[in-house]
Amino acid sequence: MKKEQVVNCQFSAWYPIFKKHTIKSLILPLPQNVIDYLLDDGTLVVSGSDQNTQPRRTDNSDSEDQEDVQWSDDETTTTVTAPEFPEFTSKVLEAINSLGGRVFPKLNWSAPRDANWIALNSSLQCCSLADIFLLFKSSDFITHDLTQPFLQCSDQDSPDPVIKYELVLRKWSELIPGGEFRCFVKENKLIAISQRDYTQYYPHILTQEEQVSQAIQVFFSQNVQYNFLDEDFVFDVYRDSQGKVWLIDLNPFGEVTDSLLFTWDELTSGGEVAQHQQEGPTFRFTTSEVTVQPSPCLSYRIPRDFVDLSAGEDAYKLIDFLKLRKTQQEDSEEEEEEGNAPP
Ligand SMILES: Nc1ncnc2c1ncn2[C@@H]1O[C@H](COP(=O)(O)OP(=O)(O)OP(=O)(O)O)[C@@H](O)[C@H]1O
Ligand SMILES: [Mg+2]
Repeated sequence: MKKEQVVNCQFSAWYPIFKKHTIKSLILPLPQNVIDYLLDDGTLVVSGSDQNTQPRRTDNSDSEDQEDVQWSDDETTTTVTAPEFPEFTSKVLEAINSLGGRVFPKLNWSAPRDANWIALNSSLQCCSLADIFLLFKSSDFITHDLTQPFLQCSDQDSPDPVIKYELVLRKWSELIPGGEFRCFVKENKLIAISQRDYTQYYPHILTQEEQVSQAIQVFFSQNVQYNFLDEDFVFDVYRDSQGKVWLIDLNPFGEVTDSLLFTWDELTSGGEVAQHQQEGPTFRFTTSEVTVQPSPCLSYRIPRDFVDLSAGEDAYKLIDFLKLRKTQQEDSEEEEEEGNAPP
């Protein structure tokens, strides 16, 4: 996979070509100060200026109000205030409103799929810039886009192309995971199709195998083939309940893209899958409950208890947790007094 292929798969590169066949979206250039904020580990505070609902920390170092919570005993700690981006905030709000009030956010390539657990609704649905910032700042996928978009490219010696970072806002659409498929195109031929959410068994795919494969092949030959900037690429589609196929995303043909029920070796070697067959692409999907696997993004999560504690959803847990700490402390003090503490 070459750097050029990654460049071609940026949202703003493919969206104008396939606009008619995909979900309505708006692209906003990401100002440098917003990029800096997203990359700054120290500032977890999310600006709530579009809602004015977020609590702010203020500098109380020379204030007499000693009742304020002391967040850190490090006296050199500087004030942490939510950065404000008034102009960008109003552009984003305007864009969200024109898309119906609820959006699915992305950067040039990635959505923060690994961070959905942190949102109160456990979803990527956003209604404000604060919602978007919370997801973006919690996502390794977003950091990857910002810091190492060409990580797995084979032409590492060539200079990195200049990237203009963009915030992509897509109209929120309730997609049923069983209708999503990933399609692999090599030399402008559709060689393979995989169920996208391969961790689940969807009986309708098994019963409609032929219709699904046919619908995707027709969509490809009528709307996608020879229209993209590259001859090798991966595109994601959604087949809705009426059988209509929609384009969801374009991805580079290479290891950065999850090959789902195939291996990259199968897709690139001269083997059966990689050779376009007369009878059409190889279609793989999960055929029974037995093969159901845990969701791939689970490993990005932290224990639910921690989320509840931090989100303050379950105050009793926090109280129990503090009591437990106190009991443990008392126990260890007792042990020390008895002189039988382990070394
Ligand atoms: N507009 C939308 N509204 C609601 N959900 C969406 C929308 N667009 C995409 N999704 C859901 O989010 C998932 C991920 O979207 P998308 O493919 O754009 O992210 P990605 O970061 O490019 O993923 P990948 O890393 O697998 O390429 C989709 O499979 C779909 O289930
Ligand atoms: Mg993608």
